[in-house]
Amino acid sequence: MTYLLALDQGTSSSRSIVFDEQGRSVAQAQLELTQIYPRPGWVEHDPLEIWRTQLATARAALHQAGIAASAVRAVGITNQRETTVLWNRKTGQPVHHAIVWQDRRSEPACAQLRAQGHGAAIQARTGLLIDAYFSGSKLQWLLDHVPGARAQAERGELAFGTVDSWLMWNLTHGQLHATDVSNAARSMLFDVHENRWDDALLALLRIPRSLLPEVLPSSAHFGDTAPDLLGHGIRIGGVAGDQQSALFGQACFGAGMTKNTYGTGCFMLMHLGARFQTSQNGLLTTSAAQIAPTPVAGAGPTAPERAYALEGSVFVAGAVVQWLRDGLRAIAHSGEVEALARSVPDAGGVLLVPAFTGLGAPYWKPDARGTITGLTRGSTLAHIARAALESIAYQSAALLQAMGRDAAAAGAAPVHELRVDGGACANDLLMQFQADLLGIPVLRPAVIETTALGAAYLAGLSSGVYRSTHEIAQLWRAERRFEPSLDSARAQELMANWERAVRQTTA
Ligand SMILES: Nc1ncnc2c1ncn2[C@@H]1O[C@H](COP(=O)(O)OP(=O)(O)O)[C@@H](O)[C@H]1O
Ligand SMILES: O=P(O)(O)OC[C@H](O)CO
Repeated sequence: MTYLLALDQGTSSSRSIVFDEQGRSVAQAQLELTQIYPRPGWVEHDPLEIWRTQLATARAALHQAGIAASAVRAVGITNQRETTVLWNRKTGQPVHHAIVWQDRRSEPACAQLRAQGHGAAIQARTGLLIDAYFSGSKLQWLLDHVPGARAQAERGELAFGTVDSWLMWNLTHGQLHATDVSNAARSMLFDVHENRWDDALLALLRIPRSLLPEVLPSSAHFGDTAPDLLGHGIRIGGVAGDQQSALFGQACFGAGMTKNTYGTGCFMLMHLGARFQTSQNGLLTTSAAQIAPTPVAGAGPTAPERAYALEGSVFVAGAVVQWLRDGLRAIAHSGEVEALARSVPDAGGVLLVPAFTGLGAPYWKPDARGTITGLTRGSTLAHIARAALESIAYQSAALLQAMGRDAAAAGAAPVHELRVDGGACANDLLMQFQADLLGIPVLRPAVIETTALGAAYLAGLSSGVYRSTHEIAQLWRAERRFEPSLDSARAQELMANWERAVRQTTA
């Protein structure tokens, strides 16, 4: 039997999963990661803890699987994206904590870039809207604020990387400084058309080129793990940012195929195929995982096939269930929300907009705050719980509608199904309501660890376990299919009520 090992380094935990070649999970291990909040709006991780926990879970997963490292054909890495690490090339020590993707400290620098009118050019080159979310302005902040960092960087003594690069550096004892296109695409420093770092953007943000990792396709032979770490040198065969990895793990390979991950927030990605398109509806364009085409004898080396996706995120999704639990104390565990919500036939006209931290795509209302509307004397906690669950589906439906408008503008066909994953997709009531609102089937796969699975597939492709994405698509199985059961006029009416409630979140 051939195995693949996926390292999934997420915001809240480090996890490792051993998959067999059929894409079935054989063993997994997970360790929580400390969240560091030095000031309001700042979020950091300790890079040494990231590495330590990731290595420990990889060893534990191999141990649990009862297999030798030599039985693992390749390692795939997937990671929280944008989180920025800067370290010393000689000592391997980070010069500062990692600045996490949620951290807003570089917003003033971004506001300046916007005011200087760089928005349109940056969007055309990188697919991104200028924001502190991306790693470019975080790296600029580190160079400007860590004493001596800029001088050291200019002498070529430092290395920058997102978490994938940091893990590869450590997995190879400092022999490998690399990343993949899907991670590079989240830096606001990368030309996603040419697949290379953009000199003009590097100059604009004053980033020395010597800091940057080499960029490879997402499925490639990146290097080999140092033999002492896992008991055997294993090929690192695949790397992708976690959302693009989930898109891959969901076997969304063609234009229009779409997945939504229901975690703390939601991340929805729609594959665009090889065609780059900027959004007119407040969405991001990002590089999807890219693989080299099947080599043709005598044709020489081939460039990876371009692959792009539209992306939108909902800031508060599963987090609204946590608020019901911790804020309202309506439930003791997240999983109990479904029974509470089912205890009433519908939300009884209650609408809850969880704009706790403003609203993201497609609304972009940073000043919005949460509202509950439609309360009557008969409203109960159960109606509020149901409205909270429904808010996850409404926000996701608004995202998909925005993607649909972009797709239609490009002459593409409407999305015909939605593939789902993430912790909250276990909620049948939520998934059914999602299908009802969207008017298309919602498909929950047999393996919901799609993020890790995507990395395993990427590693398997470059190491000969799979010959093509077609073969991988054959492995995808739905565990449950939620068919829409609401007539479309009623669904439209519900969406119109929702949009009215969204308008009430700001004066
Ligand atoms: N049965 C459920 N119904 C609704 N939400 C749930 C359910 N189970 C878990 N959640 C929510 O899902 C989120 C956890 O999902 P997960 O994919 O682990 O998130 P993340 O990767 O963002 O940490 C939490 O916000 C939790 O409240
Ligand atoms: O680690 P997650 O699952 O919260 O994902 C984080 C995203 O990659 C941020 O862009």
